[in-house]
Amino acid sequence: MVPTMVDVNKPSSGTLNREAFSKVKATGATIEFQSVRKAYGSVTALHDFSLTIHPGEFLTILGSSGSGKTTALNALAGFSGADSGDILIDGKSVIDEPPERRNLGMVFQNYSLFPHMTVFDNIAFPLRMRRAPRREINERVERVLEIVRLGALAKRMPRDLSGGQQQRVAFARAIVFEPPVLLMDEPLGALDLKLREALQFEIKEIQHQLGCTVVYVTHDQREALAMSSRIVVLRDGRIEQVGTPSEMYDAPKSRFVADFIGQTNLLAADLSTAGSVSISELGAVYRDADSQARQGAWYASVRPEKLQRRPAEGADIAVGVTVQEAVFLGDVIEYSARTAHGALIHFREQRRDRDRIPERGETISLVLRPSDVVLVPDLAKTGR
Ligand SMILES: Nc1ncnc2c1ncn2[C@@H]1O[C@H](COP(=O)(O)OP(=O)(O)OP(=O)(O)O)[C@@H](O)[C@H]1O
Repeated sequence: MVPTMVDVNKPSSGTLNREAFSKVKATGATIEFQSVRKAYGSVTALHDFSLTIHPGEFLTILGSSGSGKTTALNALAGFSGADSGDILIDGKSVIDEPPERRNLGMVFQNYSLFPHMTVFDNIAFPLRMRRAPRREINERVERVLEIVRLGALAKRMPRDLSGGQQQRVAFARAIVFEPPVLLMDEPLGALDLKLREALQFEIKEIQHQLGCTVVYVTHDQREALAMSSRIVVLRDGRIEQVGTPSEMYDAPKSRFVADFIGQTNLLAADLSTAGSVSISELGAVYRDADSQARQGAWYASVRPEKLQRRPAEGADIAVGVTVQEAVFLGDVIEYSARTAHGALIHFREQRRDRDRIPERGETISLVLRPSDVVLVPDLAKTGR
């Protein structure tokens, strides 16, 4: 059947059918990783990984290539064992259960649809594996097809679908048996930016409506910020920090997290004088009573939007800079500039009507609140 009412090729027409959700519900499970360790020969991919994920949470494992994200997800899915430690789902150890007995929905980057099966049969597959009665299969598949608005394509083969449509079929197949946990490993990695953004919204909506617990893997920090209730940053197989997106952005606990999540200016900070912080590259010294308890190598993390052109007030730090580059992005202008002390810094401002954009070589004065400076240790240098 050729679709006439809905143009399923356009991302915008993939908007979910909200009414269809009322008939599909999954109660999210609690997941506990307890000191999970996994090595491949001499490479320890996961060190002592402990984490509790709450029911209905959207938990993202974020890290660069090789940090251990897929290893953690595969241990939960049951695709690769753990060398030690335990994994509990709703309080029950699943470490010795094969993948099919863990009752998890899964979506991967390469869609992994069965090429010789229609869209309908692909989605029906998990139900057939569970020996669901034919009537129930038909009802459930139709319901999830309604949710992802692909009903018109039920009889197509995967090769006749666009990438975005294939990924919607993969979602439909993952949620059709109403799993308490949905695992996703870079599910949007193969799609272009616009489609990624549309599907990010859809995945969030599906998760919110269904109530299942999601464990999501990505190396894209923007995607992690946009989608997650909490983010775990992995680095070389260890948890660097766990927190909500705003905690990770506003209060990074290490130089690595400050740098990895969002953009920032990282400047060496000298805390050797009790009660004060000196950032020589900004020519700044300010009082900070907490600074004396800190040892080792510290950095000041200054987000680009915290450096502002406005009159200084009270304890504001004044920073004179020479503009190097101004990049016009429509609503926002991003600048790179050199401080009088030689550091290249970045700042960003919202553009108001008719604002004149400072030119290259122009000297301007910026201000910064001491409370907007986040001091972060270099864990690699101070030891963990
Ligand atoms: N089957 C394997 N054999 C040997 N080493 C492996 C194997 N699988 C993973 N590793 C190693 O374990 C470490 C973690 O790999 P993992 O795939 O978990 O990382 P990742 O964060 O998912 O990376 P990516 O984003 O590139 O997929 C890497 O150093 C990787 O080379």
